[in-house]
Amino acid sequence: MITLENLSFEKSGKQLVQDVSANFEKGKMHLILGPNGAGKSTLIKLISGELKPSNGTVLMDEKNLHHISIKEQAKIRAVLSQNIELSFPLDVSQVVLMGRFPHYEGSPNSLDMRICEESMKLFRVDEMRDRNYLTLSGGEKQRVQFARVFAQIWQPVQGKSRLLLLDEPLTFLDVFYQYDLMDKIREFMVENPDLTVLGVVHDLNIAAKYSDTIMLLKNSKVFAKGASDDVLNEKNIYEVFGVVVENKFEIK
Ligand SMILES: Nc1ncnc2c1ncn2[C@@H]1O[C@H](COP(=O)(O)OP(=O)(O)OP(=O)(O)O)[C@@H](O)[C@H]1O
Repeated sequence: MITLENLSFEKSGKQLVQDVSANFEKGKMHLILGPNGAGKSTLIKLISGELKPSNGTVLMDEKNLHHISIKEQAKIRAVLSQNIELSFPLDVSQVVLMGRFPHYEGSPNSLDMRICEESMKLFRVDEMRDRNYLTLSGGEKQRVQFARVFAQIWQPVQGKSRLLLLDEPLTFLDVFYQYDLMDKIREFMVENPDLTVLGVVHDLNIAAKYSDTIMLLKNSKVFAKGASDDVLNEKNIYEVFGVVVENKFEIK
């Protein structure tokens, strides 16, 4: 679904992403891990088109991302970035409706409204629909953002596959919601097999439990990539993060 060919990004003479190549298969959850400053967010921004690579190419369904209009991209690809701040007071339902903007001209139709309702219910924010978004807690805001991005990619688009890009989506969430959200993404993927999820996480247990593949980034380069079980081993974790992992604990 997403192919990266020798992707590099340089800023102020510094290589933030160096020569990254990968193939992220459709319908799978691909998680990117690495230490602070390794280049994970920069890589997500290159894949979302927010940044233009200094070298290399991002292919989406074999088409160069930069040959797909922003409007077309927005119908099939949603991005949940770190620290989304709004500086104006919107109700929760209006924030979620922003996810439907790429799908309508003028005003939303009944389908757009129904999708927002369902997405708000899925992420348990429907009861706060009339609350001012700015007054929500960090975790509540994050769940509203989940409802917004899922509203954006809620339905299949004929002849195309959908992509969800997540940059540290679990920040601010308590442990219940971290696992709840990951379960929900997984359940949604079962019913929507054309959806590919590509995300950055920091929690090794979450990564081991939910990912199909892992990419480990270190010093702006790929250190290891492949099936989760192969990549998330003690040796790689030690070499990338400098910590010794003895026991994995799992929350069921
Ligand atoms: N616009 C910029 N100009 C200069 N340096 C930048 C810029 N954006 C990011 N960097 C630097 O590039 C490196 C990679 O940043 P990036 O945000 O991709 O890291 P990350 O792996 O996502 O880190 P974290 O886990 O801390 O979020 C960091 O050292 C960062 O300070």
